[in-house]
Amino acid sequence: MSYQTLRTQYATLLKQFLKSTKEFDVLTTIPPDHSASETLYVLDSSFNPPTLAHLRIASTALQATPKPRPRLLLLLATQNADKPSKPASFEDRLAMMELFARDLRAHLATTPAFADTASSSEFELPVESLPLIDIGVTKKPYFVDKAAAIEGSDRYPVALEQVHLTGFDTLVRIFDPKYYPPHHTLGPLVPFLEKHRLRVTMRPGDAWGEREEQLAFLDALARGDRDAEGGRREWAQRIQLVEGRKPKEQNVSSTRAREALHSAPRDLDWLVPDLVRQYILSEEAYPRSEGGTAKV
Ligand SMILES: Nc1ncnc2c1ncn2[C@@H]1O[C@H](COP(=O)(O)OP(=O)(O)OP(=O)(O)O)[C@@H](O)[C@H]1O
Ligand SMILES: NC(=O)c1ccc[n+]([C@@H]2O[C@H](COP(=O)(O)O)[C@@H](O)[C@H]2O)c1
Repeated sequence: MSYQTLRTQYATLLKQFLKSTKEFDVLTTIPPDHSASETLYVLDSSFNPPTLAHLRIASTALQATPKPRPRLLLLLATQNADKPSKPASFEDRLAMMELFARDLRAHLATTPAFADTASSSEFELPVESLPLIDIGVTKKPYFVDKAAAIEGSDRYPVALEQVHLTGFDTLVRIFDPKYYPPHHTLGPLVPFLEKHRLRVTMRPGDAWGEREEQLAFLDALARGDRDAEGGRREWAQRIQLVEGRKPKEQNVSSTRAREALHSAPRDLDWLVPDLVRQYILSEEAYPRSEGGTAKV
């Protein structure tokens, strides 16, 4: 399928979704298969563009529980909690999400956890053990509402546990009462964390503190330091912190990939997966004039 066809297909599906009263929908499943899973991993992102950090976050989670066959939802919110949606269009991002899904499945097929599939090299066939990947959209910017919209849709069994895959910076924002008017407490997290989980990849660096500081976040929650804001100690059991980049590894982000596109395109090799790289190099999803370096 050409890039143009892929984009047009997503533009049409997105238009239908935005016109509907639905708060969440799945636009595509790769491969098109609807068998049941016990856990739904959810990677919510701006996918602007999808990076190798996103690939690592998703692949390590899926490899940790290869059986029964896990399912992954790549979720794009048409509204962000803080920022306007620029510069890549939503249809470009959805096209890149599909390419990312293919990159991810190709990567997983080479890993020991999914070795039986790797040996068949038929990872595009419906009958195999690689995870199913859904491309979904939601109108909701906050995690508590995204989770409820997924539960309330008829796309998955109601009881399905969701494991939201985030980075540490996003965990901090999920726990910021400023997002929960009118009372500005952590109360709205109660139904979310009673039923679902968070798998959080550490993101050491200036803005969010070093590894030890990030580990201390959960200790503080478990000790009751967030009780006064409506937090609950038992939530620490529902949140798993996992290692991120090693100290000597480069810091990968979508911002960095957008910058590299215009200033150092060879850096895209270690910033984004293959099919995504080919797409952004050929499709001008980030025109220089629109500020490819802008943080969006
Ligand atoms: N290098 C990384 N390490 C850990 N978590 C990451 C990393 N990159 C992205 N994430 C997490 O993936 C999720 C989606 O990321 P998002 O789309 O905001 O990417 P980003 O690279 O931070 O984007 P941008 O640079 O445009 O702000 C967020 O929860 C974010 O914390
Ligand atoms: N309290 C929350 O649930 C909360 C806070 C900030 C961002 N978000 C969401 O996290 C996702 C990632 O955000 P950024 O693209 O700004 O890193 C977006 O979908 C955004 O809307 C949720």
